[in-house]
Amino acid sequence: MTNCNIGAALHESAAARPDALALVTGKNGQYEQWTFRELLETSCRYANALQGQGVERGQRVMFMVRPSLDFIALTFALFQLGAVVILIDPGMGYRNLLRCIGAVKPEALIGIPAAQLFSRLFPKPFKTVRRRVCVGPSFGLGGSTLAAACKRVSADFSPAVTTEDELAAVIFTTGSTGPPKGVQYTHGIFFNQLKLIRDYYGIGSGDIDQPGFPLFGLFAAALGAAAVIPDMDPTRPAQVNPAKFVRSMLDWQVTYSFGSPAIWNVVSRHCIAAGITLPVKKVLMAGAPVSGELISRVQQIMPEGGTIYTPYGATESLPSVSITGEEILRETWPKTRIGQGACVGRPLPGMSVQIIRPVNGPLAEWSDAQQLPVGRIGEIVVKGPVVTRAYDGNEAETRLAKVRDGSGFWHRMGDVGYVDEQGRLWFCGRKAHRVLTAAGPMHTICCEAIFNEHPQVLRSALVGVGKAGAQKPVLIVELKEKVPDERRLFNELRQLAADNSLTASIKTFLIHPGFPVDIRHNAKIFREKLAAWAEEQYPFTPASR
Ligand SMILES: Nc1ncnc2c1ncn2[C@@H]1O[C@H](COP(=O)(O)OP(=O)(O)OP(=O)(O)O)[C@@H](O)[C@H]1O
Repeated sequence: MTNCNIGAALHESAAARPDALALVTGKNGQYEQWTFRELLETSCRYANALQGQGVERGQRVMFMVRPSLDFIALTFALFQLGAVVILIDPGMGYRNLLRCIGAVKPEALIGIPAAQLFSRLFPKPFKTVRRRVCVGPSFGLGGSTLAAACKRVSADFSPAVTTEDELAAVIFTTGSTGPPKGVQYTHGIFFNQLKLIRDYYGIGSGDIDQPGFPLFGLFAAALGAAAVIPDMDPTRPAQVNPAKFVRSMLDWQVTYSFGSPAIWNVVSRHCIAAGITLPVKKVLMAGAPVSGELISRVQQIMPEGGTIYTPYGATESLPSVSITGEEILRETWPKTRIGQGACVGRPLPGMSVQIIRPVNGPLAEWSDAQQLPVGRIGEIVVKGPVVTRAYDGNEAETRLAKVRDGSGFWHRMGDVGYVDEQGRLWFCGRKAHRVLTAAGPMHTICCEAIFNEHPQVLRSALVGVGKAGAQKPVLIVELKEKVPDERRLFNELRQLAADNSLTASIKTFLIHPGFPVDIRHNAKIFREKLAAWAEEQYPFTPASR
């Protein structure tokens, strides 16, 4: 039997190609690099050191370390031990951060000095912590340092033989429709994700990854690919310094990269202006709809034969559905532009997608769900080997999101969309973002597309004001640059609305100076915040009405 512990995958990568490049970090062209043998030895040393500090199988470990050698080696050390790694985006804001930490009841804290200090300043959610290991100088705050714990430990470690259902990690959702939720990742889920990424996207040994999301650096090592950690703040992808991002890609001849569309927006503009073609053969972008315009820009900076993918999924189920940029440009983007939604492609092998009639409360059994035919918009549900079973310590959210089906279950994505006659899924927006008018629901992605066609509009957001079921739609635009004549713009937007049956009922338009977006991707529009902002604008000015 193979050990499905993701920590065992690093042993396999090191056994297959011990001297191959595994990891690169660095700044401004000054790099440090490690082979698979070195990465494995570091990870095993850390596993022994952590064990010496009392970290053990099943223990919940709050892990707060920036993307680096230590991030990768320690995460693998924890997987090898069979401990449960708690991963939280530090940029999610204090209140959410403290709430999420308290909810997972961490028993150990492994973190950089800033994280240890944070836990002393806000001790309440950390009250369950019994062990601390400081990654860096501890200044008396963080228990033992990792360096001290590593003295005289062996570089051999046998990874725990874990079962498929054994908890490996808790990873938080982005929190774009409410507080972030902790998703339980079992070793089996990671194992199946690796298999899908390897087989479907053809990623493996010999590849060089530059991960835009830190977690994907782990997948690279487990797949036998090298990871080049970009010199960027992962909590601010839209602020990536494109020159640095591009430099390491060129220096290491990176072959694939998975990141938010916000990164690729900045990087593609930079490369086009500088006349740079990147070596990447595969670019994966996800987290929010990707425009045809961005796809063609990224295509321009890739070599002949390169492929863009825009996988669709969620923290609870990744990847679920996929399409290439080529198919989007050739076939689906013209339909997106006229309000038919964003095509996200076909289910990956082993994954199933269904559309059901939207329901507000829980759906206990699959027989309670009403499946909708081809072309009808409803709730998107998915089933398959990468779909997670539960939220951590949150039975109520689990009940709302999972539907039992025999021995399996479906996950409700919290999105709305439809399946076309070719079996492709079209994303029409978040379920919670639907504008519920007296005449029926209006879908954000479909309606906004009509206004995104306006040459002065950077992006738009449809929100509802008033009570659900009697909401009034309000269309908010963010402009590429300030316009001299707002009245004229409003007239043009009104005309666009009137010309399309989807949007004819929209009578109110507002200009917002800069949309609030999520911290992980900097691409998901926080429509809840915009809806509250729109409410505050009452009574609307005559120009916007
Ligand atoms: N390729 C894609 N195209 C369009 N939207 C996408 C794509 N990939 C992901 N998404 C959106 O991202 C969502 C998943 O995001 P994630 O798991 O990061 O957290 P979240 O759902 O935003 O957070 P929360 O559940 O806390 O509100 C999907 O449900 C979908 O709305």
